[in-house]
Amino acid sequence: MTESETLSLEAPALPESPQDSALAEFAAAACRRLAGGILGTTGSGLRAVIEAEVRALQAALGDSAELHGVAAKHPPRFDRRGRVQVLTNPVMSHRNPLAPPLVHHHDGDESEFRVTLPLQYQGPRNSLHGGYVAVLLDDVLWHAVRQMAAGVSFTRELTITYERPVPLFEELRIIGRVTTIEGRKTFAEGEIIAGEAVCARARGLWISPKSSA
Ligand SMILES: CCCCCCCC(=O)SCCNC(=O)CCNC(=O)[C@H](O)C(C)(C)COP(=O)(O)OP(=O)(O)OC[C@H]1O[C@@H](n2cnc3c(N)ncnc32)[C@H](O)[C@@H]1OP(=O)(O)O
Repeated sequence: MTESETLSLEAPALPESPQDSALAEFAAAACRRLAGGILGTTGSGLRAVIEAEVRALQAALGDSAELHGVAAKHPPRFDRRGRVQVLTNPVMSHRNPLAPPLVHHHDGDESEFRVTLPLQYQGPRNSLHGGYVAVLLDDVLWHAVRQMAAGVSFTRELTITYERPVPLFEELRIIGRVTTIEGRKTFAEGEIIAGEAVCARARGLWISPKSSA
């Protein structure tokens, strides 16, 4: 093996240490808990929530041993051009405090999220904000499309039917599946289910731009 072959086989250095990636996701989780606590408590309860999270963050910053053995779910990566790439997606990324911690599965042409949403997503009392209903469905349908379509597609059209309020504080199944592929166009549909009830439905069209098809 020549020297150049040895060098080309070497893995590139990581864009940050595993401990710092774990710290970033720990901080994001603390932000989520803080958001829920700031909205869900008042007065001395609120002070206790803030104090607990500040302590937890200080401990994590000061003693990285606290995070040893904790693997980040979405550590930054280098892209093909060698730039640091952070997963920012406000539905999926464990590093983005806006994203709820959800579990994601793919099965053939279907994608599914499972999630229990806290107070910061509230629209009507105890129910999910309608705009966020659309965000979740857009994302799960996009993931189903991503599995099936060649190249990256973008949402061109999305229609949501709000059948009944989507509850907070209980597990939701958010499902997307591809129905038809016609060249650059992929049609998909899906729903949000709480218990046995379909709360919202979505159907839409994703198009792969000419350059990426
Ligand atoms: C990490 C990733 C997270 C994922 C997040 C979830 C997904 C998203 O939220 S994506 C962000 C939101 N979406 C966007 O920003 C997209 C904005 N729109 C665009 O960029 C462009 O309109 C784009 C790329 C979708 C399509 O552009 P372009 O390729 O020029 O479309 P265009 O040529 O007009 O249409 C392509 C074909 O679709 C057809 N078409 C367009 N609209 C429709 C429609 N509503 N119904 C049926 N057919 C349609 C056209 O007639 C055309 O057909 P043909 O090829 O036979 O002539």
